[in-house]
Amino acid sequence: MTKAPLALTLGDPAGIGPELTVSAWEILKNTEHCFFWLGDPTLLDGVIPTQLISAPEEAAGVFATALPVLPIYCPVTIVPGQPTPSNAPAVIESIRKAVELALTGSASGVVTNPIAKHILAESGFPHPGHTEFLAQLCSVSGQEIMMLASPELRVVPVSIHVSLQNAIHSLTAERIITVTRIANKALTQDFGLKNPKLAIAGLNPHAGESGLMGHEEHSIIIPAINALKEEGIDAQGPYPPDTMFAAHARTQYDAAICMYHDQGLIPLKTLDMTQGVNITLGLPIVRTSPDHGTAFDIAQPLSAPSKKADARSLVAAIRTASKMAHNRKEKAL
Ligand SMILES: NC(=O)C1=CN([C@@H]2O[C@H](COP(=O)(O)OP(=O)(O)OC[C@H]3O[C@@H](n4cnc5c(N)ncnc54)[C@H](O)[C@@H]3O)[C@@H](O)[C@H]2O)C=CC1
Ligand SMILES: NCC(=O)COP(=O)(O)O
Repeated sequence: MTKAPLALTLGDPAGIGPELTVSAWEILKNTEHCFFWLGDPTLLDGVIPTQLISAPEEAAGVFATALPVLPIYCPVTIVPGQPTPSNAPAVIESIRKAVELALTGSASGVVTNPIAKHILAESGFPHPGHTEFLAQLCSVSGQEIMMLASPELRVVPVSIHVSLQNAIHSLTAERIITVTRIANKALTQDFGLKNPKLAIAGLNPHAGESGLMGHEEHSIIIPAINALKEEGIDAQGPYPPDTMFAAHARTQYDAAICMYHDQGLIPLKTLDMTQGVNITLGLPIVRTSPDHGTAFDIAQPLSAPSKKADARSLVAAIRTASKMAHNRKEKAL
């Protein structure tokens, strides 16, 4: 039986999503990584061949010669680089529909183009990002975990889109244990690793320096590591955050569990902003996205003579989703 296609969302239509979508189709059209776009076909007029479809099952038959498009029309004319909350209904509907298709099995996973969180917020969208919205759509709010993976490094932040102050206040041993368990399961199930090695970061400088520079390592992080070890999970640490991402240190673990968003995302994006993939764990569906944002500063009309947006991260996101869907299907058989 052939695998269902992946659903690629619209993202913010005034960002680089449309250009990335075109590039990704051009790169992948002759591969097994079939996807369809839930977006506005008028954006792509005269740029690449497109084929309107009414159901995902029609995608595989046309993918090699045209980008399959399940149409979702934007209410307002799109000006590259000038996002507007007026197009938020189309952006949101694209995500909602993609999740619905993945939950029913018509799509093998969801790959999201970047959205601008503040533009959606202006339209009344109540979620800080895709991750939280996807969890709600899948009825698993609170279980969503963000992993960013690149060839150099995998990072899993314990908290996601919250202020640094809230991230510290909300840090608990229970949360570290939950996040690490989900990461451990995903590395085994989705990435085929046996007994993944998980490096747990400290929170404070020098991982607290024996309590001299903070107490959270002793009161929260070490108890969590001990509990994880008792469950048989290979969790080590807490490691000083300033050295654990150095080249020699990175060879010692499969993923770093980070105490807040930027502790993990700064090293990951600094090492490689072209091939990183954002993966939402803890959902019943596969979801990936590029690790970068909407890049409004380089968004341009698709008629421009040369492309500015680097599509490698989106292509990596599609390949990763395809592989994860394959691995989950194999495990289910
Ligand atoms: N998964 C998602 O939907 C994400 C969305 N965002 C959103 O994106 C918006 C803009 O965020 P920024 O912090 O400016 O980050 P950004 O990643 O959009 O841009 C940062 C810099 O990198 C460049 N850049 C990013 N992707 C590129 C690509 N594929 N090719 C060439 N250059 C690229 C941009 O031109 C810019 O100079 C925000 O509203 C944020 O919420 C940010 C990260 C992820
Ligand atoms: N920093 C990663 C990011 O903002 C992506 O968030 P999401 O939209 O995937 O939840």
